Amino acid sequence: MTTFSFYIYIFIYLFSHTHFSFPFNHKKMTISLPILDLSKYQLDQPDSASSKEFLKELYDAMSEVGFFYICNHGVPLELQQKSFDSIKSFFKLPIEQKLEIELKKSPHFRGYSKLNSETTDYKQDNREQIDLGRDQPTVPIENNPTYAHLRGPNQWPRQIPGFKETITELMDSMAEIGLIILNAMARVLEFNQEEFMSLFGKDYGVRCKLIRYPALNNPIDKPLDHGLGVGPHKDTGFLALLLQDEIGGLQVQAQNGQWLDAEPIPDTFIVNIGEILERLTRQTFVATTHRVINKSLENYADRFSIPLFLSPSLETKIPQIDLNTATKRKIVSDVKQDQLLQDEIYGVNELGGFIRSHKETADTWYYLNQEQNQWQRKPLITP
Ligand SMILES: O=C(O)CCC(=O)C(=O)O
Ligand SMILES: [Fe+2]
Repeated sequence: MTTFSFYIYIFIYLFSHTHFSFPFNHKKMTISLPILDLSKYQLDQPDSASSKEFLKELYDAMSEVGFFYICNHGVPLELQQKSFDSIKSFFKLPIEQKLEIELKKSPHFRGYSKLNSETTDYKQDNREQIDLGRDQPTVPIENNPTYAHLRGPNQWPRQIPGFKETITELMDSMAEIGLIILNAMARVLEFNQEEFMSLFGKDYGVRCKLIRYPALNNPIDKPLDHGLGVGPHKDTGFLALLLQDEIGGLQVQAQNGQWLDAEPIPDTFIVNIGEILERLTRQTFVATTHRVINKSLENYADRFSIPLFLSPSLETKIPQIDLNTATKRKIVSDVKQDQLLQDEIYGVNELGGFIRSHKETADTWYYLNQEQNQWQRKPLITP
């Protein structure tokens, strides 16, 4: 999409939806995903009428599908558009150039994964992507838990001017919004603010993906027939924030197991709950299962999206807190048990997730110590 057509799209959208009844699903007449106005929440005045209204809406959104939109978030449209332009330019590069920053080169699981090289729910995903995180120094192999190697530097493409700056600015802005929502969630859940936020000390985790989903009828990329851009899964972290373009394809599994379309709404972010919040609240709030389907579209229009994942520091032992304000939810999910949170320590889960998804990278840098049933770093081979 060019910048011009992006604005035309927003213009047409706003004129065709006089109020935000979207994404009410007319075909299936099912639950709609709520839209929350983030500007109502005043961080410094959490007891104001406006903040309270936001918190009530947030509680409802978290208790229902656990997936919602936020509008009036403060991230400029220009930055959103510039970010999409940058990632589109990257994915257009010849494959040899994209592979210069291949994920396999990074023990920190940062970099480019080519189409179909990632696995979710035992299937190859129909997407290509760049994985990023906070740019951090590497840690020595000795005397560090294996998951500590998830920290490290990013691999940035050299070909697209301003790529790193634009994407870093977007990631920072999204993380900032994520932290505001986190703060609001802590209030909603009546957690001790300090205790809750201490899970997110200065070393909290930020991970991000820049993704391209080729159309199902794309004659060049020919996605696999199962038609899943990414298979059913729950996000491992605490919450995810997603910027998606106008194509659509993201689907959310409702409490009754039915799949709902999370239709694109211009200038909004989608927020969803991850597994940490599920464990922390003993399943009072459930991480929502979701997937992306590749659509068959005229002109083989590809879909682009940018999810950002916020999580506690890798070392955090995830506590379990009893909430007396809500009841446990029944969980209907297509995700298999062995694909879910397995360990009390957050980093073990995040590492496990990357290892399941990226076998080649995992085998390059890690091995399974059978005796200890633990993944460990292979020693570095010096030439
Ligand atoms: O691209 C999307 O819309 C969602 C991606 C996603 O769920 C993920 O990468 O965890
Ligand atoms: Fe996800």
